[in-house]
Amino acid sequence: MTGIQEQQEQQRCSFVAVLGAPNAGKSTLVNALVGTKVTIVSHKVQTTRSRVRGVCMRGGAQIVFIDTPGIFRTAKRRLERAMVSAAWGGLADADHAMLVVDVQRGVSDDTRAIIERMKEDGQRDVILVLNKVDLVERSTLLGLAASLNEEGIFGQVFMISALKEDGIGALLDYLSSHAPVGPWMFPEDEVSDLPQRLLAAELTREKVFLLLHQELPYSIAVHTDSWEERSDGSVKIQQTIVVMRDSQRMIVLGKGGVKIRSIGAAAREELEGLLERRVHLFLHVSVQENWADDRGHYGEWGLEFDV
Ligand SMILES: Nc1nc2c(ncn2[C@@H]2O[C@H](COP(=O)(O)OP(=O)(O)OP(=O)(O)O)[C@@H](O)[C@H]2O)c(=O)[nH]1
Repeated sequence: MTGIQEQQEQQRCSFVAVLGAPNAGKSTLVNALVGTKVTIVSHKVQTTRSRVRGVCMRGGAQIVFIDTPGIFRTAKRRLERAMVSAAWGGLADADHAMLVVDVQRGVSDDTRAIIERMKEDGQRDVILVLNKVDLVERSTLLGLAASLNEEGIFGQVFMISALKEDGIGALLDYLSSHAPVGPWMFPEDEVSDLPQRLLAAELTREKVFLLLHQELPYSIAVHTDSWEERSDGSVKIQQTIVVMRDSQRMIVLGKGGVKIRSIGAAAREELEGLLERRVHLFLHVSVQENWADDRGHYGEWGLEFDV
């Protein structure tokens, strides 16, 4: 056996689908598990778009978190339907399904819908993550755990506070010790890069929303096109902001480029704080009509188009 084969034999890799109602705390949880801010956390629901949200190494296992979009009960728009479909697609591909429940809200209609769907799918070994334990009394928590246990689909229950990073270690240990043997999806040295690229794109998207929220609908996307480490310790990042119409492009640019400069400055400042080094951020705005109906983008984000 060659050294490489031997190494691959020993590799373990687990795909973990993170499901839960909007605002259950999925993004906060993935951030806590991975150890970096990789997804936007906001009070607005339905902020999650990409599928692979974070990757971490633990006890020799690579754990790939698929941070599913919020499950919408009434998905009318095509993009929303695709997001719902992606959520279930992620579940089918995963080694483990993890259902995050906000214990303060209890079993909402969204959570109920997910549980019923999991039952229909014949899911048995779902990991139940009772989140936001910092917000409720112990008796409420135990009552909820007992009633959810009766659903008969949960193999493990973890009680955590993603925000306070309570109980995260135990959950990671469980995932790592139950990771099946298989090759890592990402080279070890890229594992740390991937969340950064996603993070950089999400940060810019967040700034666009913050600065232009009244003027722009939900129809923008941001891609990190290149990431170049420079010898002086700084990093050069190039990104494309994709909009659907030329009028939106003008809004993002602003008069004389004033808006795009503010967006870039705000994103760069936060990135520099997070990465602890100088960042050269180059933003490009591209019009791609009907990107929400464009198969290419769906593929890039891991969303299924045919829904
Ligand atoms: N008190 C408390 N708040 C939490 C905890 N986990 C998450 N939150 C808060 O709950 C809100 C929603 O968290 P997110 O992580 O954005 O939820 P999400 O499930 O990813 O939401 P979508 O992406 O919209 O589906 C945020 O304001 C978080 O700060 C927790 O353990 N305790």
